[in-house]
Amino acid sequence: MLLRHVRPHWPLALAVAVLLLAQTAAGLAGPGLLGSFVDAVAGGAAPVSTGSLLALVVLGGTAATVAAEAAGGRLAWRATNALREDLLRHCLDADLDFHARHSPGELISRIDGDTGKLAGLASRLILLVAVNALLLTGVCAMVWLIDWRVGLGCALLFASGLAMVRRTIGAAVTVTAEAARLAAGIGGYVEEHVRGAEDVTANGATAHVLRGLVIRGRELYRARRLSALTQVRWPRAAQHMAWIGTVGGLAAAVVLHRAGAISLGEVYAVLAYLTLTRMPLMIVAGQMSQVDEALAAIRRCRELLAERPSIAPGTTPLPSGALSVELDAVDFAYADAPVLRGLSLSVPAGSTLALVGVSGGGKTTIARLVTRALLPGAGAVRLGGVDTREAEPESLRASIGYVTQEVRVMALPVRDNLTLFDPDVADADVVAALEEVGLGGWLAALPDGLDTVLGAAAGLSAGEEQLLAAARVLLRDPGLVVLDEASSRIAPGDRAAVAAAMDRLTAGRTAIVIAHRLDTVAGADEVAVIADGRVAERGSFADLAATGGSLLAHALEAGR
Ligand SMILES: Nc1ncnc2c1ncn2[C@@H]1O[C@H](COP(=O)(O)OP(=O)(O)OP(=O)(O)O)[C@@H](O)[C@H]1O
Repeated sequence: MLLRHVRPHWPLALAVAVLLLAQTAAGLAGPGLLGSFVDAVAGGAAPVSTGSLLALVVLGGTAATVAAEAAGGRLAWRATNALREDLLRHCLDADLDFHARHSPGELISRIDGDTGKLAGLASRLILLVAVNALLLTGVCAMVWLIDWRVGLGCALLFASGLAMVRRTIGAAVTVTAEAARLAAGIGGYVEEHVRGAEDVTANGATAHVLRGLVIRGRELYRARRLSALTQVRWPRAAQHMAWIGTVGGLAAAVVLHRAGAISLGEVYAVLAYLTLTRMPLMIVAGQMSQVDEALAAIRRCRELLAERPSIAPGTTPLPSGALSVELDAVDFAYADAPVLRGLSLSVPAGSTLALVGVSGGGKTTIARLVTRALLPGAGAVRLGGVDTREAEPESLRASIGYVTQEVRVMALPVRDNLTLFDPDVADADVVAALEEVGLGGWLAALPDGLDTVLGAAAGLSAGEEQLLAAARVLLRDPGLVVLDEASSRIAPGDRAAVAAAMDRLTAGRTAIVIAHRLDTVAGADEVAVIADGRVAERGSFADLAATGGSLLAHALEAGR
């Protein structure tokens, strides 16, 4: 996965590879030169040139190490940034099911936490794995050149070491990934309850929330302890192995020297090569926990990216202008809980349909089906004659404006909150949209006009938030608007302004308005009462209200 993000930076990756090779070559040349130096001294010669070459090799090796670390760090940073971008795009494009499975806190921990860990560790990981693999292979080759029997012993020892490392890492990564999952879960839990702090404290649920945190903290502690225990096994085994290798190799070299098979210098070189392998083994062992964390982070990122949306993108663009909407014998269920049963409903292009009905009746579900956040289990939803299963996502986004009850206002300038970063929208259009929804006076009172950062200098009431959302939709000028009225949250004094803005928003477009208060639906062309997953009644507001025994007349009576 990381390799895919490294590929675009291949010149830098190539530089890192060359530097690693130089670093390893310098490391491998050292003991050989040292052996020749010893043999030359033992033979009574003055080994000036060997000594100078040795010094040059050591200096070159150090320079290559520093340069490889710097270049490796930069490469890892670029690759993990690209990965972070991929993860965020994946989450933004994901469907409702995905967001039901993952809380925002968990996703933050994965997009930022896991990639952050990788940015810091990936370079070290690449260097550790690459340098040590090269070094151990090189040591076997060099010792083999001195004497094949000692070389064979080395190769067997390293091969069994490698098998052991693979097993230990496999086990450690699984438990470390589980610990990271639990930590992300705590992130999600805290985020959810901090966001709902007002409700939590108002309902006296603080102690309950804290207890939940303690229970999750305990689970995380157990997982982290298991992960730490798994990690310590490898350093111990590595230490033992390094010592067995050094002592065994030295003993074999001494025996071979006594038998006249190798020189004293070669005995020294074998010892130096084996000592050379102890260092990387110790370093890898010392950084094992971080290596595990990096591998666990990679595994978690891969799992997240592997989650495919349950709604595949279609390819048919929607027609422009006001769109007709048709729900044709639609069945829909969340998991195994049926919500809509054979529901049929049509809204002619340019007209407004108000949906009313008891809470939980399925109105929001209809809105999600129309905006293609969901697909029907059976039947079809058609927009401008195009089945939403076939609809192309870009044209869907351009053709539909959806105002939900909870408007997301970002801590950004008013302009960005309105244009959503589209640089082609002129300031004059933003101001015109705000004036059209009745926020002209509000804008004029802001200290920095369109540059005022919302949330800091300007807080918004629920009514103003809805007006802002209406202005956002006006700027995009879609052919269909779906409004989930937040009338219950809007202060009575703001209701008239919001109703006027919504009227302006629906004029000339097709509109589906989910109305939570019956006094807001009188202006709609038609009203549909949703009950039991079906359309229980449908007609003009005046007709339904005047029909004795109708659900609407009954609800109006009860509301008086
Ligand atoms: N994401 C979801 N997962 C599972 N069940 C859901 C989900 N969203 C809604 N439901 C259930 O589906 C049913 C219909 O919900 P829906 O929100 O569509 O009703 P509604 O008429 O819009 O209600 P309200 O007026 O309270 O907003 C309810 O029983 C609700 O609990």
